[in-house]
Amino acid sequence: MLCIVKPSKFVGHMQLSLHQLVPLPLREKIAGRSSGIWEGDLVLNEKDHVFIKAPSGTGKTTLIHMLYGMRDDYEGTVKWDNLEMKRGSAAEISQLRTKDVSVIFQDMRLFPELTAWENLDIKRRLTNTITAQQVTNWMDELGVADKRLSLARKLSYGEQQRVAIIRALLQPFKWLLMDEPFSHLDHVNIAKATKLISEVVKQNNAGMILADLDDNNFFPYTQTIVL
Ligand SMILES: Nc1ncnc2c1ncn2[C@@H]1O[C@H](COP(=O)(O)OP(=O)(O)OP(=O)(O)O)[C@@H](O)[C@H]1O
Repeated sequence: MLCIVKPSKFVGHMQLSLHQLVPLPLREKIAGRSSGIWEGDLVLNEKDHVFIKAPSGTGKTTLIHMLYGMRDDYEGTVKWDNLEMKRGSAAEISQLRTKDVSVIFQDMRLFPELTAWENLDIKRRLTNTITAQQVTNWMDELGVADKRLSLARKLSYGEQQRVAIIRALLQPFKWLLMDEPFSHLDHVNIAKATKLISEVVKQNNAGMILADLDDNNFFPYTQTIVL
């Protein structure tokens, strides 16, 4: 199948600017609390490796969903270069998600009735920038090759998480967003996953934002921000 993908509208560096963000459901909780993100101004530059330390309930997942354009119940602005997420058209946000920003969700969000392979191949075919052989290699690398034909709903959480990690790497991106990406993995699998992610982030010349509950050394962060 011939797949034509429009080039990214963002050329070169891609900045993320956050201005005076207040998620409406969290308004009272945030008030009077110091935060490196809520109610402030922040600019992140491409290739930054940002760790967002977010104690449970402080809005980590809310923030990731805002950055990815999945919710707009907030005051303030989220801008990827000149694209303000609340004002972007469906086509612009779709392009952003296909070419510029990829994500590993906390709750994985695989299609439960598709196999592990189908979950990956659907994503791979959207841009056709990664070969099927490469997907097989990555499944092997993260120890889920034997689960290729298993339905996603029958995988353990750790297996689902590894499939979700691979899925996020099957497109070009300038930023990779990660919401507690290793919460179901042991240290051996975390080491394999961080190695793979680091390699692909480097190949893409991309930045990363990882949000998690506690301090960690998963990646060499260029900055840590407390939510
Ligand atoms: N749409 C919503 N309506 C009402 N409250 C919400 C909504 N979305 C999130 N919240 C509340 O905002 C707070 C932060 O939610 P969020 O899912 O962002 O937490 P989190 O920081 O990722 O926490 P955890 O680490 O426990 O997953 C929670 O108290 C949650 O109940």
